Amino acid sequence: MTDRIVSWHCNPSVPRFTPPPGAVDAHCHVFGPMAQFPFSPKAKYLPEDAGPNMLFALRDRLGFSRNVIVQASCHGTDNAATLNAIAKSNGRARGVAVVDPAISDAELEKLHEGGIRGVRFNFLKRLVDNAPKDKFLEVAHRIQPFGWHVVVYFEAAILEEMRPFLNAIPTLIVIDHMGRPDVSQGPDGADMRAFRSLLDSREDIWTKVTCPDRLDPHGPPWDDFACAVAPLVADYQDRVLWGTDWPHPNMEKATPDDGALVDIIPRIAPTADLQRKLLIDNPMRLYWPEETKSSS
Ligand SMILES: O=C(O)c1cc(C(=O)O)oc(=O)c1
Repeated sequence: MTDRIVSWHCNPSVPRFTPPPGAVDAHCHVFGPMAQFPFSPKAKYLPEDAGPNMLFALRDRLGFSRNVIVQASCHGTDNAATLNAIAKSNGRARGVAVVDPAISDAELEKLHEGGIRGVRFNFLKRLVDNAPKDKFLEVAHRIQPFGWHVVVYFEAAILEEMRPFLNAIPTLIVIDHMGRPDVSQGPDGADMRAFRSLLDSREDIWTKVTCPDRLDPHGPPWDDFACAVAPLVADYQDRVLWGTDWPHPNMEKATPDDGALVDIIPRIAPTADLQRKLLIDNPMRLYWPEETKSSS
């Protein structure tokens, strides 16, 4: 592995859009710090440290209240860095783990106590060496008693071949970054139509309307993303999540300005009602359900 990379903006702007109080950044990661939490020997990229203090400073700068920290592939199946960040958050972060399918029930229990509420299955060949569907399904069954959900990351090209696997998952499913559609095809393009058909196949498939920087080939201000994604948010408003994706793994050649990313929110969720669902109600139901039960 060569030099460590910096994939985030070093001086992000303060957004013009003010998130509603209690807003959740429901997709972000931490890297290290490496001296305490070494990266996996199988990591496909080696980043500089982007630890909890940096994440919480960004949360405050952007006007968010909470984070959902998704275990990044560079940390493999050792969730210590993610758990460390959650522990340092004063209850303002929860997480999604990546686990070795051989994990014991006692270890799953420990992850739950540490604030983990889901497991991630990653199918991107550039990020992981293998993605054993049969083992993942076993894990999906074993997490059911904890009330966790499954987060799946795949690309649009394999959506159809993913269907039987997704159908067999017994828990709620969240699809990362909408399964990476080509947003330049527009809201009615082939990729968006296929993705909508997947959402229509099960009411408990949710998605993250994230990563304009990864998905919009024309770059900021990400007009193609806004145009393709706004109708999706309106039509599936009770099952969409939003996140920064900070520290933007592998985006070192085009690090997005996090303030500008936040400013896309009112373009994809134009009303206060949609913004509250996207940024508060939906993520709270998944990650802090105990705080929402009394009011529902
Ligand atoms: O597209 C990516 O490179 C990417 C990588 C990771 C990770 O390394 O975990 O997470 C993401 O959400 C996106």
